[in-house]
Amino acid sequence: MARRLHASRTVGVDKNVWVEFTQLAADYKAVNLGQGFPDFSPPQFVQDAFCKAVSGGPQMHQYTRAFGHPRLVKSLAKFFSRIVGREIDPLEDILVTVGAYQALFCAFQALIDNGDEVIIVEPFFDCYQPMVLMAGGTGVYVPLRPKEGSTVLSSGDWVLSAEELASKITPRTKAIVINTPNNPLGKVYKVEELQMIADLCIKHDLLCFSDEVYEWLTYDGAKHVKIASLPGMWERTITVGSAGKTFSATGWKVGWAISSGNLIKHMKIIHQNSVYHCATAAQEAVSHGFDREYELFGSPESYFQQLPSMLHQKRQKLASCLRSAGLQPIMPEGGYFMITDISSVKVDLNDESTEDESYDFRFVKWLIKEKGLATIPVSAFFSPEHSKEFDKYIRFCFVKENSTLEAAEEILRKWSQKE
Ligand SMILES: Cc1ncc(COP(=O)(O)O)c(CNOCC(=O)O)c1O
Repeated sequence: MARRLHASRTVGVDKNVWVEFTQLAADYKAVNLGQGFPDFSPPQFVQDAFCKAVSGGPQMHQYTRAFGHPRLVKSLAKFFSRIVGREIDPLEDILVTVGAYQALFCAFQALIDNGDEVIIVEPFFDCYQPMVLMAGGTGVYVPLRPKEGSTVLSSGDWVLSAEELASKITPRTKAIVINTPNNPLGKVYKVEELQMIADLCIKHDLLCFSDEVYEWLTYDGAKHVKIASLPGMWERTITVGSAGKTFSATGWKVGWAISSGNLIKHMKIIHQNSVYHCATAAQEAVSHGFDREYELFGSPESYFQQLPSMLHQKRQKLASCLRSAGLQPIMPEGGYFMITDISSVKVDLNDESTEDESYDFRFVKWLIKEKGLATIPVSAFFSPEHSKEFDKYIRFCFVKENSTLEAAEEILRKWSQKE
């Protein structure tokens, strides 16, 4: 065919760090602390709910309500109404999606138009950039930066400059995208930081896309605050969640967007004309999961208490392993990733095939090929404009069995002994 095959919207959005590094980790049979998925099963109560659903008769194997299985939207509305302190309408204010990915896709496709500018706070979950481009928008990037002059030990030491953020707002700005707890940094935005963002959204009449898939995973007293719960923000915020991250079931691909029905109604149009709906049985199981957590909320039996407490130990384990290898981790306040500065590490990255790539990409490929340990380069979470400034960090994932973390520890120990 003489004509160009691909649509122009696919130009410039072809690379995907997950496809590239997951394949490389598999090719080299590396210990995988790269992509963010648990190497253990979801809790028994949601597994049992899934098994019950699939043996629960024909209706669980057939289509359900397009915008969300009735039982699930009711469970989500009941659960999150108590969190945000307002009545959430299960049929108007919630869209159930194929993972948080699709909630994000529907938000960008439904609410960002050609020529709109979208401010993305960096580091950011990489799909935001291509999703903005495919919606016809222009990404405008504002990085979180390590605090000047202080020893940067925690993700809380990476801050967003109110002046820099305000300076990027123009009459074409339509939305600000934040992710808290942040991937890859682990920053949990403080209420004062969220209030600063909210003030700008209200002043300039902007939308806020708030990716909160790690909402239950916070440590050392860090508190997750939903920006949608701040005054004046409910009607302009899309809050995105994930059953994959909530119940350690990333393969089920159930996610959601919660917002005023005035915004959700536009996202429903994209959803019904693309994937139409998500797996019925998985939605049924997630609904039972939220009903259980509603009853147990705040108690020691709650999975939303047990998972962060298990991960807190893994976080400490990984940090001490990195320190003993001479690395300096940035302690995450939330999520299940930890980034570490590699600028002090002396290695001979003598791989010609990667010589035109950024330092962290080259380092990660060397670590996989030469040491059999998979991580993710952090500059993948920055725009081309800022990636050079942040190409001396790599990301480790610690939502892994202790045996996996110990295998990584062994590799790092041997390596540091040879240095
Ligand atoms: C911030 C954020 N939003 C959204 C998502 C996607 O969520 P879901 O799996 O529910 O589509 C993810 C999943 N990330 O997993 C890849 C990795 O970082 O290693 C995520 O981190």
